[in-house]
Amino acid sequence: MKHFEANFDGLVGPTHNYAGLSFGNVASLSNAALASNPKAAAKQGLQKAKALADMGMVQGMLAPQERPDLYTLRRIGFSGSDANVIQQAAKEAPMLLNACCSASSMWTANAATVSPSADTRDGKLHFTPANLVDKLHRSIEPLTTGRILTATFNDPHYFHHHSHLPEHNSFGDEGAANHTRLCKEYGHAGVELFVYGQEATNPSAPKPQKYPARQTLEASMAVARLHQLEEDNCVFIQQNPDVIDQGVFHNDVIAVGNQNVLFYHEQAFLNTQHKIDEIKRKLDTDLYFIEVPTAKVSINDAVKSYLFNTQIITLPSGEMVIVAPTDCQENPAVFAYLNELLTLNTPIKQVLYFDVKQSMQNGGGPACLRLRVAMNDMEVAAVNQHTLMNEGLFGRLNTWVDKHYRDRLTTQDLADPQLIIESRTALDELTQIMKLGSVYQFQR
Ligand SMILES: N=C(N)NCCC[C@H](NC(=O)CCC(=O)O)C(=O)O
Repeated sequence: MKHFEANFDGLVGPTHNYAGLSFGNVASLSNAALASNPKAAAKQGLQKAKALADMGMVQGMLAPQERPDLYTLRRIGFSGSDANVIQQAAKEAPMLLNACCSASSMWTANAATVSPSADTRDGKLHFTPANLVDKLHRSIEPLTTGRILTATFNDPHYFHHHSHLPEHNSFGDEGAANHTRLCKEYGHAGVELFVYGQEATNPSAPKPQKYPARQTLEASMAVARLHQLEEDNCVFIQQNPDVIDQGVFHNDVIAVGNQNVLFYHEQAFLNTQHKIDEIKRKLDTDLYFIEVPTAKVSINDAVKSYLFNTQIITLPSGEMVIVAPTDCQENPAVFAYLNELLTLNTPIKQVLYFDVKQSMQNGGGPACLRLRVAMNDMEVAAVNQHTLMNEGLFGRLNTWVDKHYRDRLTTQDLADPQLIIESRTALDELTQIMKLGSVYQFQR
């Protein structure tokens, strides 16, 4: 049996915009009110996904969500025709309209936590959609995320889908952005690292003072239980609260792992050495802990460039490659570090740069845009094949984007009722292209 780590990238939705919705996410706040280009955003994402498929990686796409979310707007009291709902909300509560128009489901690292079948007691691949309760605009994602995941990984013989965790701060869950798996080979049982920002039920435990800690230990432990993981295969690590307060709102902004490599900033975690010892005890293989010192890359440079929001992938040749945003090339300290990294005699042999600036301006780098799913060849064959990237899907999705997406969108434009029609027309066609069935509320 062959084993792969597939990446499922989020297709950027037609309402991609900059509304400054994510307190604690520096890029989101500082680019608020900039005009976005949804067409370019979707194309940048497709380019990256296609490039990985061309390198021989298993690459899939996850459909975006229906936005504007009129159901939430109606639930909070806006009424009348669809156009009335939008216009009333724009007038009386523009920030709520903005929240209901975000294309944030594109960051599929936050879609769910995934445990491969090699790790789970029932031998199935487990998915738990993230509840994303910390941010209003993201808290409206999980139900549809569950539907899209089920339509993509649609064989219950192989895939076990859970409901998202209770919608309360005690269970704040941001999915795979706070989860990394280390292993010898993808098909071998690994160690799953769950990184949390705070303990909800222990008021004396450390936590950030300025920005929210979106992930709780309680949520991480619940996911580990649901996914039927053994205690010996899990390590729970607290993120350093000081770096959360400097804009590291998810662990994948400060650390990334792949197979036997953990690449992280010196200040990423609490009790780092103790946790590294626990990982070594639980995973018997040659491990590379690549710790980046503050003296070489400051937290500020890491947050600006997204050095750690890179994908570390293993090519079919066995060589590891870092997929980085072009912003890493533009930051002198980070670029120098990446060039040095290639000389350090680690499994990482190459850095490839991709322009994903439309996403970066909202705080989403290459790693935010993808959900990792380690699978064997039978599981890959059980995936909805119309979601897998190849020449055909790449062509169809580019044509679809050209036909339906605007090339400029401001927050003022979100009040345009025409956007509902454009978005639904596009998504209805997309469900046919990707053979997803009726995953959207407007289709049910
Ligand atoms: N690190 C990972 N895995 N994901 C990045 C998510 C970025 C997202 N930005 C936003 O939601 C901004 C939307 C706006 O401001 O319009 C967030 O903060 O949740």
